[in-house]
Amino acid sequence: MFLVDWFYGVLASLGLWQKEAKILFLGLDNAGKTTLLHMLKDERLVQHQPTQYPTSEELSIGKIKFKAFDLGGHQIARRVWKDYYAKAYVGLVPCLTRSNWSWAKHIQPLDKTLFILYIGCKETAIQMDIKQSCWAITGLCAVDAVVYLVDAYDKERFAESKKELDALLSDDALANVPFLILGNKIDIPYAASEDELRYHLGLNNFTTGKGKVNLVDSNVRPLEIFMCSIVRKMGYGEGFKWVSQYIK
Ligand SMILES: Nc1nc2c(ncn2[C@@H]2O[C@H](COP(=O)(O)OP(=O)(O)OP(=O)(O)O)[C@@H](O)[C@H]2O)c(=O)[nH]1
Ligand SMILES: [Mg+2]
Repeated sequence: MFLVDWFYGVLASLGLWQKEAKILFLGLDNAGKTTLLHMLKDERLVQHQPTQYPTSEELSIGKIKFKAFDLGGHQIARRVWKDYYAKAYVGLVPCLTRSNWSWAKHIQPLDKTLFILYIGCKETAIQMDIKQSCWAITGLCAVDAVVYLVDAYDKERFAESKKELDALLSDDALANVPFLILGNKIDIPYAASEDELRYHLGLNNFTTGKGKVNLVDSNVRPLEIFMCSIVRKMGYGEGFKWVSQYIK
């Protein structure tokens, strides 16, 4: 019971209570993604090896669901980022065609004649099959938010970090997904300031404002920078609170 209360408290304080959020932790290697995940999970500071394989923490207690995906940041790991945010497709198909849908990742029977289909990253195949089927298939965005970490001390890698961030921001599959940019490691002297980071990431005209900013009718993607130090447990809480207002 103590655990439940404690965990409820952590999520509630981050504004994520009762939200079924799927959140991706992205950013270059060494930015602090795994450190953050474990700090959120059990408030412990653990020294980690560089992440080789994507990991996820699905935390579900009572009504609370919060799934965080920690994808490694090194060059090879970056290639799989897209697999985690490509649109998932959900639709109903007649069971007779089931054999044609072998590429579907997961088919869940609804009743004897209908199935619900869950697919990721198979846009081309879906479009081909749609022609033979009168059933509507809709694309759903696979993630609710991206937390993009940048090592604010490692100024030499800002350009590399910007390049990866730009690729994410211009990807259609993430078109309306809120981005929380965390400038981490501000406990180290001479780490970049928020203004410096905003400038180097080319976000001067793209941040949408802290606090409560209603963007519902504006078609503008919520995006903000929050500076933090995960080891000092500071800064990221404000960021999560900010992003939670945009998670439906
Ligand atoms: N000074 C300082 N170091 C930090 C902070 N957060 C993380 N680190 C250190 O940064 C290093 C990398 O942290 P990780 O969490 O493993 O980084 P990562 O983003 O998961 O890296 P990959 O798994 O390689 O993608 C570790 O040595 C952490 O202890 C922080 O707030 N301040
Ligand atoms: Mg890691």
